[in-house]
Amino acid sequence: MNAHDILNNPFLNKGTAFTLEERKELGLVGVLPPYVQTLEEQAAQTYAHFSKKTTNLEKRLFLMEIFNTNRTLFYYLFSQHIAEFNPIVYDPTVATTIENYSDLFVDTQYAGYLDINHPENIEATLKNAAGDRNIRLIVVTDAEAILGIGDWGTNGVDISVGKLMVYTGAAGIDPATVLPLVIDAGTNRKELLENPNYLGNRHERVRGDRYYDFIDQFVQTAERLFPKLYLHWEDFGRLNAANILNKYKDKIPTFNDDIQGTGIVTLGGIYGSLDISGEKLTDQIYLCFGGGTAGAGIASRVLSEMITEGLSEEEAYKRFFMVDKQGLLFDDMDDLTPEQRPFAKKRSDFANADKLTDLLEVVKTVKPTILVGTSTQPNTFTKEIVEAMCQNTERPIIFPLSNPTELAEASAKDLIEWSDGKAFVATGIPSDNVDYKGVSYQIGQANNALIYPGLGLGMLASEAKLLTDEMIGAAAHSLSGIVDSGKLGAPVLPPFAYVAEVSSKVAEAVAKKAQEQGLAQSKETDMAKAVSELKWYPKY
Ligand SMILES: NC(=O)c1ccc[n+]([C@@H]2O[C@H](COP(=O)([O-])OP(=O)(O)OC[C@H]3O[C@@H](n4cnc5c(N)ncnc54)[C@H](O)[C@@H]3O)[C@@H](O)[C@H]2O)c1
Ligand SMILES: O=C(O)C[C@H](O)C(=O)O
Ligand SMILES: [Mn+2]
Repeated sequence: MNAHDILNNPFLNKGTAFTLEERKELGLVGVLPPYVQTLEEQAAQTYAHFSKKTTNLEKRLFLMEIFNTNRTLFYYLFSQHIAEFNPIVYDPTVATTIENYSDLFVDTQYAGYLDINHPENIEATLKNAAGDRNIRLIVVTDAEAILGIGDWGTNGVDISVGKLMVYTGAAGIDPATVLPLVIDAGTNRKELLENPNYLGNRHERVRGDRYYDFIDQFVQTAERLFPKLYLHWEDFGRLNAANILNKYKDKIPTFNDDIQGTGIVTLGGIYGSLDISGEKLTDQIYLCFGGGTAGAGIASRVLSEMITEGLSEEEAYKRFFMVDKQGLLFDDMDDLTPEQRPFAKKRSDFANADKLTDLLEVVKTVKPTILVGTSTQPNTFTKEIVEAMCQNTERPIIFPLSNPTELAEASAKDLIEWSDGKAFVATGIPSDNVDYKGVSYQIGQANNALIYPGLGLGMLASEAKLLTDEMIGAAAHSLSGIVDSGKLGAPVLPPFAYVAEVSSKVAEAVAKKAQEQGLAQSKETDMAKAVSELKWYPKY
């Protein structure tokens, strides 16, 4: 390896922190400025440089330069400034970089690009992208439903890169063991197909057998090449996400973030609210607005929890209502997804059925105490709807979860004001505190990023064979007790600044549950130790 092979490798490069001895040993004499910096000095200098950038996009591009050249320095900075960097590295700014990925392209960031037209290249792609690294965690997307911004083809690779950055920043997953992937199955976005800079396949999305065969070949190959793999699916479309998860979840350690991750964090937020109000989960009425991948995933997690808490399945379903594009879902509709169908109601049970295409009318009719938005439809939780929620219960739970910022069903500030401080609010993107009538309300971020890093750490540390519903339940329960819920204006979920602590708790809870269920394959039997030993720290 010559000097520049080392300096150009972000896993090896320490830049100006290479000591004089290392410079001699590695053939770096004279190719770096003479002063040897410490990691702390590099971080202080880089942070000062970062602070001069004015827009979030510039900030992200600058941080990606650091990421591309020196992973240790990047993660040292990220862990020092986790709450500040999170919205820049990840959601919402990642949405801007995805939309502009092909136009802004400078570096592949060690990602792998799987091409639907070349299944024969799956193995080579995985091997080439992994190099000699021992891959334990893959985040893969086909970018059909990126956040709420839809189909972005090859550009969507940035969501895999971004999710993995959070895995390491939040839970200390060794960055050398991760692999971000995109499956380019085409795109239906005309604007991309017509953009001369677009770097993906220029055809419509491939569907049906050819698509599922490709997915299957990818799974088989990845499992063969990387025997201790945990496979994370991100932002697949509503047609495919649940199908893929259902096909593999009982066979390999795998996870769909939008379905399961969002389910965990939202249930955690609901429990956080009920801890404060002193109410029981089984007394709540749940309304899902936007019953897609995330909406149906969350609803089914909360439903399972009500059953665990003692309701029969039939009693539990009675407490759930789902609104999608058609309005309140009825079982006579022929365009329901398999995930929506169990939540659909009998039209004849509603005298005003024809009016139930309107969310306000639904809220007035079914009287929910919990309203969760995953609709991608901005500003749909109106003042009237919030006031109607307040008629149903003393402290309504209202979570507008659609991302990025422009797509949120409501802002935290409006929800607090319109409910006169009564609503428990958590949002998908980070929200500032809301000061209202002398109370400062801290707004929880119900984003799967709070829990998927810890869940992954627990899966990897325990070497769990599968990710079960019980392990997912354990993850949700482990979120309580971190914030002081007795304080006026307390958030219903731990603030993102606590994500390292949250990740350790979630990881231990998941690993212990895996062990209890006989699914842990790790030689280490003390799960707390397995978790803490697996953690990677950014240092030279
Ligand atoms: N906070 C989080 O952690 C988190 C996690 C996952 C998804 N999300 C957000 O949730 C949103 C949905 O994501 P998804 O992956 O489920 O997408 P999806 O496409 O699977 O689901 C969106 C659903 O909303 C429905 N919808 C569209 N217009 C509607 C309308 N006018 N009224 C009611 N429903 C309508 C669609 O038909 C679809 O069923 C996105 O904005 C995403 O960013 C947030
Ligand atoms: O990526 C996020 O911010 C959360 C979630 O997975 C989403 O799709 O919106
Ligand atoms: Mn997602």
